[in-house]
Amino acid sequence: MAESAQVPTLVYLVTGGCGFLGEHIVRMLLEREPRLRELRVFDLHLSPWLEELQTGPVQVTAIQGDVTQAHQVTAAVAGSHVVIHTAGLVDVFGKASPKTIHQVNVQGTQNVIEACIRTGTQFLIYTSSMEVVGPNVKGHPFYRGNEDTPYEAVHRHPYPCSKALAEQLVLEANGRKVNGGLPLVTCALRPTGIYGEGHQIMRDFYNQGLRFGGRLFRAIPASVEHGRVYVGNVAWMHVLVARELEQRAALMGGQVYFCYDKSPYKSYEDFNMEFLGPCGLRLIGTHPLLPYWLLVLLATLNALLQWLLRPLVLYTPLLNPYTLAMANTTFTVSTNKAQRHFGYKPLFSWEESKARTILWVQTLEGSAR
Ligand SMILES: NC(=O)C1=CN([C@@H]2O[C@H](COP(=O)(O)OP(=O)(O)OC[C@H]3O[C@@H](n4cnc5c(N)ncnc54)[C@H](O)[C@@H]3O)[C@@H](O)[C@H]2O)C=CC1
Ligand SMILES: C[C@H](CCCC(C)(C)O)[C@H]1CC[C@H]2[C@@H]3[C@H](O)CC4=CC(=O)CC[C@]4(C)[C@H]3CC[C@]12C
Repeated sequence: MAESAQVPTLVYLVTGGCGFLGEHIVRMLLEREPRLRELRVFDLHLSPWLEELQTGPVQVTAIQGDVTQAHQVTAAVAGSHVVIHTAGLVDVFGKASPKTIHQVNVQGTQNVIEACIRTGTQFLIYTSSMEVVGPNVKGHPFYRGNEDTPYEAVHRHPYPCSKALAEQLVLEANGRKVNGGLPLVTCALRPTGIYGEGHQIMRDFYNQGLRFGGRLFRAIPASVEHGRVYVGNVAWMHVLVARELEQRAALMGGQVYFCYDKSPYKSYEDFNMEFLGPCGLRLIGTHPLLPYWLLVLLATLNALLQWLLRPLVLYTPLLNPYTLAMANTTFTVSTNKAQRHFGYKPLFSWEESKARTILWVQTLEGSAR
């Protein structure tokens, strides 16, 4: 990568740059990558906030496009030094068909890889997911695991299957020759459950709580721990990897890194209450209010209803067999691989991450504060 202390020279492309995580990556790059000359933001749907970024020193180029369309991807990648591929279809509720999820997450990623090869772009960072590891279909716990912890990663749901396949494509592409003869350098970041400003599922829980008169009802035992990470720290890890990948290609190329920070290990519901509690919601019950077998029955009924109603209406409740299994299985990471390989330290402390997320929840419609 050409580098100069004075003149910014680098061109970055962020796919999915208008999504929840993508927006944080875009803003973080503009704040913390002084070598940036142009930032290309590629997304199926462009957001209005991109307009306000056009006034700074970096040229921000908004590109409306679809990762499943190879020619659109190639045109966007051509001339960029680094690609951060964050675009993806995040669907565990049955909103999209398995085929569409595969097309976007797997074929889309293949298109990004081939575009790098064809156009001579050497550095590719892929936003993978903890879901490529687990929880698996057997509900085995993964307790404080790291990138080398043995775990039977077996999935059936289209989303984790697609993320696992896409990650494999990215890692296998490391070392392939790009146009011009240099080797492609790739790596994959695996966030656990991301939270923070803009998190749609947090918004859904908040609205659900408001509908029930400020109450949420405990469904999962408090002892089931679920890994979470603040969106600002996930974005920061992407920025750091992009910065360090050239110098440390031999060490980082073809590697996977969990995205982690100092967010506390808690159950999914107790963790959400760290933000929803200060915004006026209460979690009712110290133990689950319904027995687990009944939740399984309700989740199965929801899946059946979704299937029956599909010709008429899209029924996509939060509770289905997959989300129940996810929420009910301990999955936490404890690692320092990113710190050892490229000096990652969380940019935001837990206290800051929490304060920022609470401030955001307070701006949501219906908030009493
Ligand atoms: N939200 C989470 O907890 C986690 C997310 N991830 C991964 O992080 C990435 C970003 O996820 P989020 O920001 O949460 O999702 P999001 O849905 O907010 O963002 C995804 C973005 O990709 C764009 N996109 C979707 N299909 C596209 C297509 N065909 N062509 C171009 N753009 C397309 C969407 O318009 C959206 O802006 C995804 O790859 C996801 O798998 C990984 C771990 C956890
Ligand atoms: C929606 C689930 C919680 C509902 C529990 C209920 C119905 C009993 O109240 C969420 C529990 C775990 C979440 C997933 C997890 O954080 C890991 C993820 C990683 C990703 O790459 C995408 C998002 C997600 C699948 C996330 C989705 C919501 C949960 C299933």
